[in-house]
Amino acid sequence: MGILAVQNVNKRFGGLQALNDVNLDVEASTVHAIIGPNGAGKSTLLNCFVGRLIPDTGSVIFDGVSLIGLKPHQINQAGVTRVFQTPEIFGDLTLLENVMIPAFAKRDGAFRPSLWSPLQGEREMREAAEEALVSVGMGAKRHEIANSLSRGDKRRLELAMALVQKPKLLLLDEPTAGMARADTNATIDLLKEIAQTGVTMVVIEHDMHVVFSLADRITVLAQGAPIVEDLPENIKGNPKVQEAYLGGAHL
Ligand SMILES: Nc1ncnc2c1ncn2[C@@H]1O[C@H](COP(=O)(O)OP(=O)(O)OP(=O)(O)O)[C@@H](O)[C@H]1O
Repeated sequence: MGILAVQNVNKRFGGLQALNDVNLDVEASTVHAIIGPNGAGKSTLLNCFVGRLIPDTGSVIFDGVSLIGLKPHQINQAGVTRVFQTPEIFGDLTLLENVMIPAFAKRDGAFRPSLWSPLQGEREMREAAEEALVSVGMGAKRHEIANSLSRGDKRRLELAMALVQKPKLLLLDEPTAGMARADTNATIDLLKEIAQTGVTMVVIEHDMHVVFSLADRITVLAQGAPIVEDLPENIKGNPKVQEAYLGGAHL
């Protein structure tokens, strides 16, 4: 069994079966991509990993812990960190302050600044935040205001905000969406470096250049169900995959 084991997960929205008996096994220290046409259920599945949605049936076990029924912050504290498609940053704060917030949130389960007492362990968190910023190449910008960053740099900042939590499982929702090619390639290199540190990653991505550059294994979802799971080199020519993409995105 992998570090993330998903068994018989179903999720229905009214009359729509968004996830239809999904099984998925993600090996530790690998990059596992989930691809599929629009509306296939990729984001719904990811939401079931982080406590945003509760599956109607089935189990999600991470590192031996059942995630079903846990609150998002409990899942986060278990070692699962999600990076969103659109940066969720605090525009008026500096980069350093932005990165310190998820560091405290991971430790405390929430970020509750107190007016009366200095934040416990602030120096430690500051150092961790600086380290995370350096790891994404933004150490020199740590005192800049987040709103002043380019779109590509905002995505980088979000990665630093994820890395400061030292996740065991990093969930990435279209990490290069809307990026110019140069930023995309820089992000691929950065994610490869992060993968080499042993962090397990699950990546949802439409850009096949990104998928084939990063993934050790690929699961293809179509209409809520996994139709193929294989090594990247076996995915492109697979007729089932070609069929799933007909009329939609292309490989
Ligand atoms: N909260 C919701 N309520 C009702 N229907 C939903 C909800 N969330 C998702 N859906 C529907 O479930 C299906 C799967 O959506 P989901 O966003 O998971 O697909 P996706 O594979 O991530 O698509 P995309 O690649 O376009 O982001 C879609 O038909 C979507 O409209």
